[in-house]
Amino acid sequence: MDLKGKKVTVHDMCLRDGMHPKRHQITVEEMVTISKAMDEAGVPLIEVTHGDGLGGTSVNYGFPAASDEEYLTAVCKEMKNAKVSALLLPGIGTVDHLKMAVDCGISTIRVATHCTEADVSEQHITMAAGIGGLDTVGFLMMAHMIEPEDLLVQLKLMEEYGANCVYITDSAGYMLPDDVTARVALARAELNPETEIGFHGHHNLAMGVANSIAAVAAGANRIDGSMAGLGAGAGNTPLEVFIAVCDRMGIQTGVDTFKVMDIAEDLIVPLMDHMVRVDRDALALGYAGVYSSFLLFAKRAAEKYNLSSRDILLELGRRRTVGGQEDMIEDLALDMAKEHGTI
Ligand SMILES: C[C@H](O)CC(=O)C(=O)O
Ligand SMILES: [Mn+2]
Repeated sequence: MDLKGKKVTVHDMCLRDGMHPKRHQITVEEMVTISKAMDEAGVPLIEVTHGDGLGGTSVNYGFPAASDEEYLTAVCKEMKNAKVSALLLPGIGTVDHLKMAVDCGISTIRVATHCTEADVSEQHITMAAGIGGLDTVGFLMMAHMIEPEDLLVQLKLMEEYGANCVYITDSAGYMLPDDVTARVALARAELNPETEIGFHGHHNLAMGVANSIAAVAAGANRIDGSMAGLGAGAGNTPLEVFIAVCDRMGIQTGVDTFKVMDIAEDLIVPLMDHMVRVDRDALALGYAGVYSSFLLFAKRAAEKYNLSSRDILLELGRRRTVGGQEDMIEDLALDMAKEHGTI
């Protein structure tokens, strides 16, 4: 595979997706220290918000250490070259959150929906695209759940609303490289040539780097990852590893490989409350195609009702649950506990 000379924009997720394994408790000071180090290493784009995006602060999704406004204000003003993005899930985040994030200094907004529900992004994408100079991205989650042709229809909707970049998001870390190739290659062939294509991976089957390279080979030019993989489930594509592989392959990221290795090792690993790795439950997420953010919810429910967290995750996969159904996890555990006589 000759990808020499190809340019890829990497986008770091540890200060947003990494909020999930941290139960949204990364402090403003930690965000500033880490984002300054990434800026210095040449990381071009850094995402900052509650793990579930703008407005995620709630009983359902968890209360963070600081507000999105505090995080964004503190990080944006320290950046010399790096740009800051925010994630927004319509229904959780509102247009007022979007305006607030723009006022704080973000340059990218990523509007995320389940892969079959691009139509709910219309208002937010249209509004964002109307704000001069705002990089507007559509982000389709759980993209393994539908066929490439059906995903294309949804990606086209986001493009029509005004997104200048659209993402294929493997929220469950379920995809294998051929799944990524099929989706990205079809999107690249059918979307407007000027529309950028991104891939967001999770490492639950340890495929994050291989899948991201497959995405680049098929035509993606933005790749998400996070330092030391800090992210939901077994984490995101470990960005320092992806950057080292790109170096070896001659793919240009503009990022200093040794500096990101140091950030991962010296700043991110010590920040972890538990090792973010492919443990039994994270592997079950990838194996069964379950939303990675469900991991800690399932572990908590398993402990409360004396069940196996893997059994809960496998059942969530059988029921084809999707992001936003976090409150079903406890209901399901309660039913399972009654059935198994553990309560
Ligand atoms: C809100 C989710 O954490 C978004 C995401 O990163 C994914 O679907 O993956
Ligand atoms: Mn994610």
